[in-house]
Amino acid sequence: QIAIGAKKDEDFSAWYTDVSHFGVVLIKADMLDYYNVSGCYILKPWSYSIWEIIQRWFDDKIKALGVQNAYFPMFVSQKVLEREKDHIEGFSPEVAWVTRAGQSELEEHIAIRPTSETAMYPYYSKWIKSHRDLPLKLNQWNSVVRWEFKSPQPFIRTREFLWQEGHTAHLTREEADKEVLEILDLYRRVYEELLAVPVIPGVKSEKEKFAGGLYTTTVEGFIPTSGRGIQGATSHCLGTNFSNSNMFDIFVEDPNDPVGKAKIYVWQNSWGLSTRSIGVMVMVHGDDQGLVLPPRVASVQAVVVPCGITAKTTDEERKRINDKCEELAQSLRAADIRAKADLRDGYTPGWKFNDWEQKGVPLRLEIGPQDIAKNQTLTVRRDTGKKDPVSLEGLPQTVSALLEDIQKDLFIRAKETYQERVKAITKWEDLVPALDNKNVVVIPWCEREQCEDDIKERSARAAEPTDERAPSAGAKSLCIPFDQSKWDPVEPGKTKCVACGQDAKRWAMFGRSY
Ligand SMILES: O=C(C[C@H]1NCCC[C@H]1O)Cn1cnc2c(c1=O)CCCC2
Ligand SMILES: [Mg+2]
Repeated sequence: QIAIGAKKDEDFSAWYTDVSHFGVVLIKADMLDYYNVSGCYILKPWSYSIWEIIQRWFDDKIKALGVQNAYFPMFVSQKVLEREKDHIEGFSPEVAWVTRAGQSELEEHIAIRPTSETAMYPYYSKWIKSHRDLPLKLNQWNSVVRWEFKSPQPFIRTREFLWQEGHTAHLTREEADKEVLEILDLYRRVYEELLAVPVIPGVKSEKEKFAGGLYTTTVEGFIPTSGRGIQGATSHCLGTNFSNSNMFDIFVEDPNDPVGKAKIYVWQNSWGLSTRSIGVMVMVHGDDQGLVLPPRVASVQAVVVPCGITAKTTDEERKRINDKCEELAQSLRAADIRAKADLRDGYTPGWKFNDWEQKGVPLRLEIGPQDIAKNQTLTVRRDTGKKDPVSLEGLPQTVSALLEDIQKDLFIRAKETYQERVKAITKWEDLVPALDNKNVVVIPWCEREQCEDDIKERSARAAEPTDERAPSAGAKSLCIPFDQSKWDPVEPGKTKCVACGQDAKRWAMFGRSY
């Protein structure tokens, strides 16, 4: 096999990102091209089609929950953006500004939205007057700009990215709490059911939550090759932090107090999933041959390649084989399988095999004269390389079943790896070695922010002169998993925090991360 010029386990950054190698999985799979503004990338059809599949699935689901799509301007005025210091505090270096149009300076600088809370909520205040206007549930499919300074990585960390951002307003906390978890489970399903990527749902620590919110729930992914955790998507309850009278003043009259007209400030949620999810899928499933696409998000699920055609093959024989390939592809498409016959002239079957393997197409069907004679085709799985001759009788059903097996096996394999790499740690001295062995850890934790800072500091890999390995960042808290049942229960007042010895509250996941 013609490898892509970088081995995943040997040089992950070259495999995934490093433009100088150009042997990179994203280029070889024709997913993107680099762009002449740093931190920005062109999403070519091979990756954009993945986003479209995610979009279609998620959009259907939120519409079933009564969410409507809308569109707000990408420009946010300075006074509105900086309405509340602690919402914007710590973020402001990332905000990109429009300061000039043509030759004329703008009086007031205008921000490009880094997220849309402050663009939307003045209008939530204007539109929401009575409890009958609730719940208000709007979503945007758009792009946002964050001028990140950490090194950019395609899909994972880019200065502009596509996402959806949902913003809802509710009369009661109960209704808001319920929706936060409903959306989070849709995010879990996008990862696990579409992208075949396992994630761990949980709640963020006070330090890691969205500063302007009340609490943040998250689905946390894991990249085995780097041993780093990655935030997959977040669903926040904002409480009344954005609706209160100092902020956007979004209230209704208490329906149970028609006379007193007590003000009820609305309970808000906001939730987002971005094209980062595509990068996570590439990193989790890709191999040294390149991209490996889960069938659910593959724009081509099965590629039919004619074989046995040589320079000596007569024109009518070549036509007979090509027609058979096209006929098979059509029969698969008729059964809603995204199939394509690769009838390109001037390329050998081997070249075509390599090309579609680099693009991650889940299944290949090889058809030569002997196969036609035996009314069969040779199926080749991209995930395992397994080859099986199958009858052309009932081919659509056979291929559908194969694609479901591939989808399931990709997920199971990734889930088993993730589970192996989550180490339950009860002694501090075992923590850093576990991280150095490309694991994330779960520990009984006190949940104090000071302790979190200490863990980050104490778990950075020492940059000792003797330590030839690159220094690495310390562990951040990734989430407090909702499912605590996998580990010995924390006994209040008895179980101690692994890092500081104070009373532990729950098991928390920590890890080096993106
Ligand atoms: O964006 C959010 C919260 C929320 N925004 C809407 C979608 C869900 C969720 O991400 C947090 N956040 C992250 N990053 C930034 C900001 C910010 O509010 C504001 C300024 C620039 C950078
Ligand atoms: Mg950020």
